[in-house]
Amino acid sequence: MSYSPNTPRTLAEKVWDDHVVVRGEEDASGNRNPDLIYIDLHLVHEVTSPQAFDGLRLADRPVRRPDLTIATEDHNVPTVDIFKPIADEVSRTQVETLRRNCEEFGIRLHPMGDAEQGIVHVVGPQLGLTQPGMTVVCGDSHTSTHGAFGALAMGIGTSEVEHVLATQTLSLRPFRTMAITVDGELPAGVTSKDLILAVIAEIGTGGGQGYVLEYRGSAIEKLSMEARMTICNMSIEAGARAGMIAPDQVTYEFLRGRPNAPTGSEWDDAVAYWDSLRTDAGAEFDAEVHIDATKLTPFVTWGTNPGQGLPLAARVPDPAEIADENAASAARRALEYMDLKPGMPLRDVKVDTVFVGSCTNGRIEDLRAVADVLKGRKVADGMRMLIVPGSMRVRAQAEDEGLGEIFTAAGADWRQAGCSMCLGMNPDQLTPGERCASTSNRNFEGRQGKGGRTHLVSPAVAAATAIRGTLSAPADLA
Ligand SMILES: CC(C)[C@H](C(=O)O)[C@@H](O)C(=O)O
Ligand code: SF4
Repeated sequence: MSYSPNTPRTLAEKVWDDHVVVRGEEDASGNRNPDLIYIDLHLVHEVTSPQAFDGLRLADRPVRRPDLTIATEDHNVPTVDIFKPIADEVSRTQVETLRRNCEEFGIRLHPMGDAEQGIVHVVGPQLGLTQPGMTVVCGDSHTSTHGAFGALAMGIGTSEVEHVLATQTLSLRPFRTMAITVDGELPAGVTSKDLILAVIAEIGTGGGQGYVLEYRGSAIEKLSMEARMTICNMSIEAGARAGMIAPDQVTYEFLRGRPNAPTGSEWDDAVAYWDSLRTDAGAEFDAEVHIDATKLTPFVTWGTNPGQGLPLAARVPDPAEIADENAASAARRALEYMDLKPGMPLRDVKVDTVFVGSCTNGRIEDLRAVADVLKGRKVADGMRMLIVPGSMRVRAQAEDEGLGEIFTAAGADWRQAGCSMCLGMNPDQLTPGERCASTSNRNFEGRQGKGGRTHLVSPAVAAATAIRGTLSAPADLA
């Protein structure tokens, strides 16, 4: 990446440059040492923070900027009885530890039962805390979500969480930049989830390694903030450090009036700065990928990593026809775990459970898309459908809009906010062999419960699947 403000720079380089506290020196062999970067927003949840706070306590240090730090409870939250104490001891201990730590170190916390509680990556944007040009970190890989605002947002490990708590800075190695340009109009019924699944299938789960991805092009510009967040959220599933989208009017309209957004002349100054963050004409990316949006269709995964995906209209792939030996053996293993036979139409795959939620697709627009499909219909016999809002505010809005009623009338289970079935850290889990169409972001073995089988899908596909009982798009419904 470049360091001269006079040469054309990418969005990511501009945000980085504006946050360098100490520039890393070059060592004798020409390798650059990490830069020390200032952090504007530190999000905290109960899973990756306990040891970080322990470290501070041992060193007798305070949190440097409690005002730039905010915590919420999400991973361990039971999505029924959210107003009661957690029954599971491990989960309860994690949540209680977070509460004690926030109290002791003076950090704002949104606990279970609070109107602003929810998944950390839903809460930040909804409160207007996530803003263009910021550096945002959290001890959580899907922090990349916040890049949708033109923020440089990265997941960090627990020792880095401690470093940020103590100093509000982070030592970071420079990254490479990749442009993912998506031009043309997405066909009707094709969503940003389909787009990002197609991107990951194209570049692979390691394709983004070492890069910050910038999604650009006419298809991206037309997307809502919710849709942009879905895309940036899954950048990490391509192995990337972060994903970003340049801020524009859509971003500003989303932010305007939110509790922590600037107001008055500060808003105007902020917009002027945010406008300057776009990648300069002539800036060079280290890598470029082009996607034709007009060719995309609803996309589903058939395997056990997010890159093992295909159009819904395709058939389960035959490992014997995959040229690359590593990919072929990964496919064989995945098909065995998923209990799928090569050549079977993906539309015939029978599903037991549908999960709508997570920081990928648990926002209001996702719930509206699901309600559009469920309205006036019933979920298939024997089908279990969980609809879990990403935050309590999303839930309240969905209730106001009458979506909750539609969900319940269709036979779905309409829950309180949390990570829920996205991962097996709370009571919402798959049983061994159970097959799930899920709007979340990871389909790893056992991710949603031991032995559970996950197909990643968009909210629209999830809803249609709940009605038909097999992997389906809304267009398949009579
Ligand atoms: C528990 C947490 C550390 C983890 C992450 O980093 O992403 C989780 O949120 C996930 O999605 O797997
Ligand atoms: S919803 Fe899933 S991906 Fe997002 S933070 Fe929670 S566990 Fe991680």
